[in-house]
Amino acid sequence: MPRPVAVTYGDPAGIGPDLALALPALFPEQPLVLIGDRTVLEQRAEQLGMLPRLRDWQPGEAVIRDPLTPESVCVWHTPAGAPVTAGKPDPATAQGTVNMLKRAAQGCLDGTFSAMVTAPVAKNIICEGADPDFTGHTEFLAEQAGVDQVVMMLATQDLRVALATTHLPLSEVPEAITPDSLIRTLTILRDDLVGKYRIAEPRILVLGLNPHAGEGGHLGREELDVIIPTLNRLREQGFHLTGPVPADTAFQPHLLEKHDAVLAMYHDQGLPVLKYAGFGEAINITLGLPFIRTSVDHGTAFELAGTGKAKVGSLVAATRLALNLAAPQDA
Ligand SMILES: NC(=O)c1ccc[n+]([C@@H]2O[C@H](COP(=O)([O-])OP(=O)(O)OC[C@H]3O[C@@H](n4cnc5c(N)ncnc54)[C@H](O)[C@@H]3O)[C@@H](O)[C@H]2O)c1
Ligand SMILES: N[C@H](C(=O)O)[C@H](O)COP(=O)(O)O
Repeated sequence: MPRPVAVTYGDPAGIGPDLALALPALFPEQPLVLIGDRTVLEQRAEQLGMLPRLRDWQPGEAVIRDPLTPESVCVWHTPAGAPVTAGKPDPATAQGTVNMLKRAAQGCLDGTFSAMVTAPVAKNIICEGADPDFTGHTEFLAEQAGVDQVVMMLATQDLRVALATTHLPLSEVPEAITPDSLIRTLTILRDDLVGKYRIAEPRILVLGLNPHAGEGGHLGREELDVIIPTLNRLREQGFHLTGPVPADTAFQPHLLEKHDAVLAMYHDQGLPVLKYAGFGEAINITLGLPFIRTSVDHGTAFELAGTGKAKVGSLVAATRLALNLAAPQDA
């Protein structure tokens, strides 16, 4: 069997454990390993009326999937650190959640895992209980891997939206968009569209930062001073870039059909459109990491944890993508 794909269930009080428990039966022959607290999984399964068969697993051991019991799955027990109640997040579990992410990331880096798939964490709970500087998986995994910059991209079947900045207060966005950061972002995006998505010459639609892409400098100068000169430098190096275009009219079929991805300047410029188009079925992928990491398009939805109402579509799409991207390396 090829190397396993690690699945982290995220915040133990959120919907992540519910979704992680549903996953094995949907991928009965794939080498999945859940990383998390075995007791949390057992209690949530009981709450949901499921009968999981959890096998304790450690790195180095074979990953057993039994087609006769597709719901059975290997679990790398990683203590939550405190008792868990569905729907009631607790900072006392934050360090356990960080440990789970570290195990998955280090396992990807040392070759134990071929990829990692993450269910949602609550950033504020990790800030309060473990790491006040935690801003998201994306930045945490970049740090674990020792890389300066990565790119967050969310995608539906028809639309890919990457971000020039990720989890940053809006007031800090303009100063974070520099020629250097834009060059690194567009290089990672172009290279991963080639390498991971097999698009030979990716065409990228770049949004402006200001209303109407700055209106010739009358509504902000970042386009004139930073974005346009940087895009021109990259065009000279062979990048296929359009823009900067006004963000409000960029998401139109006649533009999207001519491009392979959109680069938005900040989180809430690009993601509301993407989530309007495909919330619940889209994926999140971290580009520029030395390993494959995919994730869901939604958060912890604490109000749905343990109710059976959480939809698994995005985690299924994220898992499918991770398996597809990992497969060539393990073939
Ligand atoms: N990948 C991640 O780790 C990730 C992603 C987004 C948000 N978050 C975190 O999640 C927390 C809550 O964020 P939020 O409330 O903005 O977003 P949310 O996605 O948790 O919830 C938004 C709405 O969508 C619904 N929803 C979410 N997932 C669903 C699912 N699988 N099935 C059915 N309905 C679903 C919720 O009930 C809610 O109405 C925050 O702490 C945020 O940091 C984490
Ligand atoms: N920005 C993501 C979203 O809105 O879906 C989300 O917060 C997850 O980010 P990480 O994968 O970095 O945790």
